[in-house]
Amino acid sequence: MNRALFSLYHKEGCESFARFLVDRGYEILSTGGTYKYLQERGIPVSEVSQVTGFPEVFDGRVKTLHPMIHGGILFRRENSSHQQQLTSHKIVPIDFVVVNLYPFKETIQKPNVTLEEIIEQIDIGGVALIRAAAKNYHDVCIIVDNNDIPLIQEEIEKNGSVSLETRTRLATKAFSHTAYYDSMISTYFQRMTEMTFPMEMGLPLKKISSLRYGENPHQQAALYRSFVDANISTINAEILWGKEMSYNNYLDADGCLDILREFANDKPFAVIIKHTNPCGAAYGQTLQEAFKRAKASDPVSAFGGIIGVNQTMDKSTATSIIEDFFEIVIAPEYDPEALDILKTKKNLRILKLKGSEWMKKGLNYRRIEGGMLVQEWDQVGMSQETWKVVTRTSPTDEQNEDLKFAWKIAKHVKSNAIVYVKAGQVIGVGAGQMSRVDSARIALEKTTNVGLHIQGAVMASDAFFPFRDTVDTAAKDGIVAIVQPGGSMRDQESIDAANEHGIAMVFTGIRHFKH
Ligand SMILES: NC(=O)c1ncn([C@@H]2O[C@H](COP(=O)(O)O)[C@@H](O)[C@H]2O)c1NC=O
Repeated sequence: MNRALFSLYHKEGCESFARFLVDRGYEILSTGGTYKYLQERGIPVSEVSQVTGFPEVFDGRVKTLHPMIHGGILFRRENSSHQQQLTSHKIVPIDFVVVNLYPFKETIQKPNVTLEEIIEQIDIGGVALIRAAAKNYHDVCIIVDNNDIPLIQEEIEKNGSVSLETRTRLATKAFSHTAYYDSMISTYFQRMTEMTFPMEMGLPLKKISSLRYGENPHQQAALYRSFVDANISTINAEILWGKEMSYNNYLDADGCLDILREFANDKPFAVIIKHTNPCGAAYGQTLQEAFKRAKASDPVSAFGGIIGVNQTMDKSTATSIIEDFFEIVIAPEYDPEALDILKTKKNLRILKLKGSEWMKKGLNYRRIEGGMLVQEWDQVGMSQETWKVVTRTSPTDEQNEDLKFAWKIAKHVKSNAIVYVKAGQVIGVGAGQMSRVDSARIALEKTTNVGLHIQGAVMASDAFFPFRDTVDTAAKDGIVAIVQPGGSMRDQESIDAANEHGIAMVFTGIRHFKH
């Protein structure tokens, strides 16, 4: 007789599949709760403890962990010695295993949950059942996802059994499932014990959706969620309107959020992102003014960009936004009227931030072929406490404000990064150049192209100047103050240059390379 073991945390609806199997001559075995559930619904079912001759003990910590169960799953059907042992130990074969696990993920997300409750939701026996059945997929069918049931039923109806091909696919899925489950637990424990770079690790990744394509149309792509953090992130953002987000949209939106993090709880601020770099950013008296000034930073590049604002999107800002084509708008909140205005653009994706915590969680993982680079997020360095004026001239209060602003933006520009800021508005960005001098030149060109005047502006450089040439050029162009990390062997040359030109220079002591 064929036998199926049902052990389910979420039991709803399992009776129809159990009934299907019973009608085809299967015997059903179940753990305590599932047994009760099926019995109450009139399904003939035997309790696991009847098979093991041993009761469930320790509040269910041990239910199925028994040779009568695991032997019935794991013995090799074509092996005569296994068959003999099976008979002599009166072990009954189990051909189907249907399991869903204790809800560890849902438990850690509960408010005020205790560690004790969390630990009790680490499933042991269910995971062992899944792995045993998946290991013996040649003869056993493992089901961890209800979505697979229709196909299995179809195969049984048609052929009287489930094909090896399907069993192999189900085993693959089962191993991924237990790996995901265990990575969730190990990540939780790493966070709890503050173990940042463990010797071994698994990343819990759950697919959220397929994406139309990757960076380019010939690349397939999907979106995965890494952990259950509820802090502010693109993954957690609510998509209120617009077309499906693309792979590049997610990357750009993430870049946009990184900048918004620096300006949370600040004056009205807007930023426009293109290809993960800011092409415009500005403060304003109002959000509308901030947006208009951000667009004026580089109106040509802003076209088709991603807009981020740090305050509730209002009607007037929305009215200005829809004058041009943008891909995405990101805001912490939307006035209903503003939302209606933005929705007149049918392709504009509207993202509302969710959560209250801006700090990034966990570690930053970067895939390289054959491995992964892992580092902490770059979440330091914005405090002016570490800043040191190294020139005879000190920045004025206004210049200091601009330096702070420029430094926050430069941190999020691809290296080599040079940013020019004047009166709380980015007026030039040089991004991702192989030479810092080229970045400075490009930033200047941007400034001149859009008719903004560099005279009186400040400059930020994400890393130190190896030579004095950038300082010389900047001063000649009209830059009045510079912020940079310092740390070059030739720092003194740059300081001398700044002093000769009578401009102010500040060392932050912290570098913000972004590769
Ligand atoms: N301890 C065991 O031997 C054991 N065997 C199966 N389970 C889990 O127990 C749950 C079902 O239990 P019940 O049918 O009693 O409600 C399933 O989520 C299953 O994954 C177990 N529980 C946790 O490890």
